[in-house]
Parts: sequence; structure tokens; C-alpha cells
Amino acid sequence: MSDSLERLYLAVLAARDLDPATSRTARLFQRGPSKMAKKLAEEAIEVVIDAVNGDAEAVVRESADLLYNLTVLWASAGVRPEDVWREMSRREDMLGIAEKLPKSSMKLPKVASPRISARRPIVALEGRAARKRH
Ligand SMILES: N=c1c2ncn([C@@H]3O[C@H](COP(=O)(O)OP(=O)(O)OP(=O)(O)O)[C@@H](O)[C@H]3O)c2ncn1[C@@H]1O[C@H](COP(=O)(O)O)[C@@H](O)[C@H]1O
Repeated sequence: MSDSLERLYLAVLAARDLDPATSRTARLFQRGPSKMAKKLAEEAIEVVIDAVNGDAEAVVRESADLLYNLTVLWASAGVRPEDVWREMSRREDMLGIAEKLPKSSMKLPKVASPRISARRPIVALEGRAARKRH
């Protein structure tokens, strides 16, 4: 999975300076992080709705859209996939240690990337006129 996300991330970086008239990715970069965040949140909500409705095929499709929009936001925020993998490995290591300890002593120290600000504005979701057809 990490391989395909890394390929997608590189494709997003490569598309960022293309013509916004022909590239969705370039268009998102032109519109900025707020638009990207809205797109990501919309896709997340679609995944949630499809999962609650028990539509596994739609969950798969919307998850692919969600991951695409996530990589766009990572690229915009200066976050690289390996930054995320490192944090995941750190948690895995911590939990590996924690499994050997009593539950009460299991605590994950919070590590925030220095490039990510602690407080983020809350963005309003755009209304979606119609559900997408794939
Ligand atoms: N992996 C993706 C990818 N996954 C999903 N999507 C698009 O994102 C859409 C979902 O987002 P939206 O909800 O915004 O789509 P929408 O409702 O149809 O319409 P819009 O309002 O955005 O036009 C999907 O329907 C896809 O068209 C993607 N668009 C681009 N990529 C890859 O990104 C790279 C750059 O592509 P361009 O952006 O076309 O240059 C290429 O490698 C592409 O394969």
C-alpha cells in the first residue's frame, strides 16, 4: 500500500505545475489548502456514509478518492509519505513495547511534526449537489 501511495504522491507533485485547465491536481493547488481540505473532508464523509449503508464497493471507490485528496493535502502542507510512515513505525514500536506492560502504563507521547501547526482552522464543507457516479 505504501508503494502505491508514494507513486500517487509523486504523480501529484508532478501534476502540481501543470495547466489547471487540464489537471485537477494543478487546479487544487491553484485554489489552495482550504479547497483541498474541503475536498478531503467531503471524500471522508462519502466513505463514512457508504460504510454505514453497507456498500463495500462504494467504500473502495471513495477510499481511493480520499487517498488521492489526502496526498494532495500532504504535498501542499510539505508532508512527505515517509514522514507519515515514520510516525506509524514509531507507534508500532511503542505499542510493541506497551503490549508487554500493564495497560495503565500504556501512553503514546505526542510528537507533532515541526512543519505542521498545532492549531488549524475549521473549514466549512461545501454542499454537494449530487452524488458522483463512477
Ligand atoms: N489518483 C488520482 C485521483 N483519484 C481520484 N481523482 C479524481 O478525484 C475525483 C474525486 O474528487 P471530486 O469529488 O472532487 O470529483 P467530482 O465530484 O467528480 O468533481 P470536481 O468538482 O472535483 O470536478 C474523482 O472522481 C477523480 O476524478 C483523481 N485525480 C487524479 N489522480 C491522479 O493524480 C495524478 C495527476 O492527475 P491530474 O490531476 O489529472 O493532473 C494522476 O496520476 C492521476 O491518476
